[in-house]
Amino acid sequence: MAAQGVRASNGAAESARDREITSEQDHLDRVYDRLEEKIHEAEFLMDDAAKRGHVGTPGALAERDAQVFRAGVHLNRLNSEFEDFLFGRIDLLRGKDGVRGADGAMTSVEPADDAVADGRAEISETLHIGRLGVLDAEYSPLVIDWRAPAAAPFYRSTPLAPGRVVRRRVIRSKGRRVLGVEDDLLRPELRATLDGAELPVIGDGALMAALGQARTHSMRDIVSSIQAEQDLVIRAPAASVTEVEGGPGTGKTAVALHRAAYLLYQDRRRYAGGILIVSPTPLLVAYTEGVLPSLGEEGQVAIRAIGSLYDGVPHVTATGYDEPATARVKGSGRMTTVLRRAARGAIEQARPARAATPGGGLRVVAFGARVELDEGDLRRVKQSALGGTAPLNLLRPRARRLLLDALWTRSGGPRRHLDPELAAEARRAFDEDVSDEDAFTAFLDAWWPELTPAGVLAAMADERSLHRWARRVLRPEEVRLLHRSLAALVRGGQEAAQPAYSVHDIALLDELQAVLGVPALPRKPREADPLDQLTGLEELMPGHAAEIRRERAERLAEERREYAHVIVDEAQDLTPMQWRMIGRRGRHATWTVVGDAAQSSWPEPEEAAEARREALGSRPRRRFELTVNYRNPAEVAEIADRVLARAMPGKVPPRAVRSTGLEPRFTTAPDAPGALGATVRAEAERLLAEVDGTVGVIVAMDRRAEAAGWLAGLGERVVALGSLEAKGLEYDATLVVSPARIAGGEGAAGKPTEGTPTGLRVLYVALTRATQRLTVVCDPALDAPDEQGVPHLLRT
Ligand SMILES: Nc1ncnc2c1ncn2[C@@H]1O[C@H](COP(=O)(O)OP(=O)(O)OP(=O)(O)O)[C@@H](O)[C@H]1O
Repeated sequence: MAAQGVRASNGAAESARDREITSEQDHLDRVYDRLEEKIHEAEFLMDDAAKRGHVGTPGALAERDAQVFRAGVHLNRLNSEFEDFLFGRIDLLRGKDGVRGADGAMTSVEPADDAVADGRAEISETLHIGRLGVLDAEYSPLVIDWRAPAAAPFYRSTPLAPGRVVRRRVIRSKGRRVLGVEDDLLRPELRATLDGAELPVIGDGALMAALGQARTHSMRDIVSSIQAEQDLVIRAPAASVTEVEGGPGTGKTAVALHRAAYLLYQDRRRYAGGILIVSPTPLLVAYTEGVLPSLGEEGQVAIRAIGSLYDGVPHVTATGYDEPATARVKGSGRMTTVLRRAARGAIEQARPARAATPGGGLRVVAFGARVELDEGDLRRVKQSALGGTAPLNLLRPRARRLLLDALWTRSGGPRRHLDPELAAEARRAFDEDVSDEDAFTAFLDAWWPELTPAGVLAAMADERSLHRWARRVLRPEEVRLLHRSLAALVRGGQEAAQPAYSVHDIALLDELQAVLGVPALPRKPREADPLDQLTGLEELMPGHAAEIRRERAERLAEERREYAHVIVDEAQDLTPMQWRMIGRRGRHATWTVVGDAAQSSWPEPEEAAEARREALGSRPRRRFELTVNYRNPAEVAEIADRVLARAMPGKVPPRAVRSTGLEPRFTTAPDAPGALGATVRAEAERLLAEVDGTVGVIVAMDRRAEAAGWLAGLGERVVALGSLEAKGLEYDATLVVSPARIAGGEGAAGKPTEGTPTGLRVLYVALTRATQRLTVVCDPALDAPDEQGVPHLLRT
C-alpha cells in the first residue's frame, strides 16, 4: 500500500512550497502504487511458474524469469531506505521532431521553433528522474532512469545552454515521503506555464545542501546533483580511452563510480562482471564500496586496491609500504629486466642435490643399459630449452623433450634403427622407459622446477645473485636498497605465515607471474550460477541474496583476469610496474582513467607516462577536465593552493564553490618530549566537538603507529592515517601534523626544509581532505612557524 502523502492542512493558506511538495508526493505515490502492481504480477508469475514446473519453451521461461527478476530488484531498491528513489524532475518545451524514445520520453534535445511565442512557453513534457526507470500501465514513463538519454538534460542543461529545459527540480525524499523541492529556472526570461498556470519556482541550493552534509566513513552517491562537466564524463562513449584530469575534490572518484553504473546500464551484457575499478588503497575501496550498490549495481563491478590485484596462488595482499627510495626502485620499469633475469637465473641455478646426481650429471637406465649426461651436457640442454618463447614454467615440457632427445642420442639409439618407423617406435619405447623411472622424474622436478613468483622474489634476496641479475640495469645503491627490503621480507616470512608484501611487491609478483606463466589447469565444469536462477522474490530476502551476490562477485573476481572496461582512480600515482600489472587486465578493454598530476606521489612522471601509454595502447583518447572543487571550503582550498604553487608553479587550482567563513587553525606543539602527541590529541578533541561527522588526523607515513596511540580512546569518528593513505578520502575536519615532515627533504644549514617535489604533492593531498575545518599542528623543530603559527611551507 502506498504511504500517506504529505498533505497541507488548510487549503487556502497552503504555501507554494507545500503545494509543490504535495504534487510531488502524489507522483511518488503513483510510482509506489505502480511498483506494487509489478510486484503482485511478479508474485503471480512466481506462483504460476512453481505450479507449472519447468513447462514452456526455454525462451519463454527465460523471459519470465527476467521479468520476475526485474520486479524483485525494483522492490528490493524500494525497500532499502533510500533517501531519494525519485530525486529529480525537468519541465520541457515541446521538442523539434516529436519523436519518442524507448523510455517513452521525447528524444529531441532542441525545442520546436514555435515552442516559445511572445515570451510565453507552454510546458509540453514533464519527466521525473530516479534511480531506476518505471513505466505506468500505458507504458508512459513515471520515472526515467538517471542513466537514460532522456535524463541527460537534467544534468547538462545550464542557463547558457538550456535546450528544452525550462525548470529543473531536485526533489528531496526519504523512503516514501517527499521532504522538499529545490528549483532552478533555466530560462528565466520566459513566462512559462504549466497546465495554464504560472510555473512556480522554489528554493535554491540543492547542491550546496548536499556538499554541506556531515561525512561518514562511506562515500555517498551524487546522483541527484551531478554537474554538467561531470555528466559529460559519465556518459562519454566507452569505445576508447576516457582520460579525466581534475584537482582535489572535483568529483573524479564519484564520476568514475557513476560511470561504471552508466556503462552497465548502456550495455549490461558486455559489462556485467567485466568492469574493474582500481583504487589506490584498501581504505578508499572501503570508503567507496557502498556507492555502486546505492546506484542499484551490486556485485557487478570489481573494486580492488592496487595492492590486492594479484591473483596468484597463494593469493596475497599488500600489508605495507616501502620507504620512498625503495619504492622508487621497485616501481621502476627497469625491474622488468631484473625480474626476467631472476626467473631465468632461478631455472639456470636449479639442480638436484649432489648426492642424487653423481658428478652433477644425470644417470638413467634404459633398456637395461646405463645412459649418462654430464654437467656440460645438461647445461647445453637447458640453454637450448630456455631459447623457447613461452613463459618459463610452460617451457618445462620442452625441457623434458630436449632432455630425452639428449639421452636418446647418448644411448646411440638414432644409429641403431635405419627404418624411420622402427626408429620412431624404438624412440617411443625409450621415452616411456626413461619417464617411468622415478629417478628421472625426481631429477626433472629439481632441474626444471615449477617456479612461483614468491619463490623467485625470495631468490632475489640473495645478494650475489641479485647483483648479477641487476647488473647494468640498477645502480649499486639501488641494488642495496632492493636487497635490504627483500631480505627483510624473507626473514619476516620465516616468522609469520606469509611475508608482509608491500604495495610495490605486489606488482613485482604479478610481473613474475606473467614471466613464469600459469600452468593450464584442467577446465572445471562451470557450476550453475545461483544468481542466474535467482528470481525476484528470492532477491527480496536480503540476507540470502546479499550472500549469493557476494559469492558471485568473489567468483567472478577469481575467474576473471581480463576485463571489458578498466577504470583507474588516482592514476597519477601508478608506477610503471603497476601500469604493466593493470595493463595485463585490460588488453582488450576500453578504459576510463582519472587523476591529478598535482597529487602524484610518484617521482618519475616521464617513465610512468610511457608505461601508461603502453598499457592503454593505441586506442583513441578523449580528454576531459573537471574544474570545480566540491569538497573543500574556499578557506581550506586557499591554504592548499599555497602548497600547490610551490609543488607545481603555474598550475591552476580547481575553483572551490563553497565558503564556510571558518579560517583554518594553526597551532604549534610546545618544544618538549611528548608534547606533540598531547597537542594533537587536544586539537582532535576540539575538532570532534566542532563537527558532527568524521575527523582525519594525517601524519607522515613513518608516524602512523605513534599517531594511533595519541588518539587512543577518542572513538570511531576520529582516525589516524599516513599521508599516502589519505589519498581520495575526506573528513569533516582534518588535522595535518607537521607539514614539513610530510613534505620530507632536509633543510640547508639552519633553514627549514622546502620539501621534496613529491613530498609537496603529498602534502597538497593531505591539505585537501577537509569538507569543513582544517587544523595544522606544527612541530617546532621542523616547521618553522611564524608568530601566527603558520608553518614555513604554508606561507605565501
Ligand atoms: N556533483 C556533485 N554533487 C554533490 N557532491 C559532489 C559532486 N561532485 C563531487 N561531490 C562531492 O565532492 C567530494 C569530492 O569528490 P571526489 O572524492 O570524487 O573528488 P576527487 O576528484 O576524486 O578528489 P581527490 O582527487 O581529492 O581524491 C565528495 O564528497 C563528493 O561526493
